[in-house]
Amino acid sequence: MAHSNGPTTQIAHVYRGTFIHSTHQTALQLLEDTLLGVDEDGKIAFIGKGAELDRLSKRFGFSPSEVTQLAQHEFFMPGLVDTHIHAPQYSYTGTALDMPLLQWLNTYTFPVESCFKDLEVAQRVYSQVVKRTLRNGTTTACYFATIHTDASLLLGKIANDFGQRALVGKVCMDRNNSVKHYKETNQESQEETCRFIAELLNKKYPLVRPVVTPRFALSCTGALLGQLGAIAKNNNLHIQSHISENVEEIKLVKELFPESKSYTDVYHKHNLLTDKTVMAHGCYLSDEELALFRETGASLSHCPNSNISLCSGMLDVRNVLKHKVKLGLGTDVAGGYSASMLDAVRRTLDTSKILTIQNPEHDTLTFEEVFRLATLGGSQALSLDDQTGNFEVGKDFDALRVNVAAPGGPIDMVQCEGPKIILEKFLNLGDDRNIVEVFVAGRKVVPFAE
Ligand SMILES: O=c1[nH]c(=O)c2nc[nH]c2[nH]1
Ligand SMILES: [Zn+2]
Repeated sequence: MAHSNGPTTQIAHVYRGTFIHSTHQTALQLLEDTLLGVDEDGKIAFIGKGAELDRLSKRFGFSPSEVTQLAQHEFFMPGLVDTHIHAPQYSYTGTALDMPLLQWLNTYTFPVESCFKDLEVAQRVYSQVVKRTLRNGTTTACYFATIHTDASLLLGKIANDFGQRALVGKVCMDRNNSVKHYKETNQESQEETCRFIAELLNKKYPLVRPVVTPRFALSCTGALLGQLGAIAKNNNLHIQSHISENVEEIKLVKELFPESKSYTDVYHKHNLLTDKTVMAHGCYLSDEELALFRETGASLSHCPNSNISLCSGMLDVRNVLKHKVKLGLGTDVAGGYSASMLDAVRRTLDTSKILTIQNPEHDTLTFEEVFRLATLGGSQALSLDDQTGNFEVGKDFDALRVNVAAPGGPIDMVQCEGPKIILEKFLNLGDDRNIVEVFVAGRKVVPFAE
């Protein structure tokens, strides 16, 4: 059956083969011998059965000879959504994982981030991180930059130039007792946030949006948190921050904000929990706090590599899902050492299995559920699910063309397998060698244009 709203624009591409994605009802939907048409605006114009080729070609005005046929070991899946990544920290990813969070921030992170005042450093590292994540199938990324407005604007430009869908945040921090040169005054933070938002919106990049970014409660005064909540509200913007990642952090938040009932309440009091908010980690949130997330529509970004690498804690994703809180996955580079969302999928499964080892009653996540979290779940967590996250008519075509048997790749196909096994192999064993093409809003962004 074909679905369509009528051919309002020209069909630019039609693909035929296996499509694998998630829906609200089912974590894994396998669409074999399927036709998918993309219009000139990069939106999915129709999805139908291969046998309907003649009818669809007449209805949508394309020639059957123009259809791109996938090979036997190939499939399309939705692009991966990284709901939490620190672009400047890509410069030391894979190192410096020998300390807990607060010491790690003071020793490695703040000194490195302070160098991004230099636009040449920013140009180099931001190009690397956008290219690396795109090659690994991240079609949407929610970035933290640094406190520097012009470098943060540059990150937006680079994402736009390479064609990645991105939320970009200029980091706000008017409190930093350990690395004194890496902080703003309250006034600077407010004014520069407003300048960042205005200038980024003014560029009219179609896929790049600003996100209001208080670093976390310990880096901000209550006054700044409140001002940022108001700025987000007045401009109807996304918000991102960190919450409840590490035990020492939570203890200090209690001391700094004694009037608040909980860490979640600190953000709630300052109007920072909205249905466009994404908070990273949340390892130690109480059921009451999760209920507040659910009520406000705020979401969580699960960052398992970082949680383990910095010995922060383990998020019980099953409990978050039980509370009907929206949840996506994040790499959290460089607390997480891998920029690949495939790693985030694997570490999510590992963490869930460790929770089962600790408590055999724990209902382990399945690979199908984690696949959904990495795609549709991420798009919901970022409130972008009207545009991306799965294959639905009217959404943008954000997709990975995967070849599990790519020559020189990491997977040996011993026998002919069905699509579910092929997906499982890719999620567990695959890498960028298997991601032969990446599309964002219909445009082929990998391989990179010359
Ligand atoms: O994993 C993290 N990375 C960071 O950069 C950060 N800042 C505050 N809290 C943080 N947690
Ligand atoms: Zn983070």
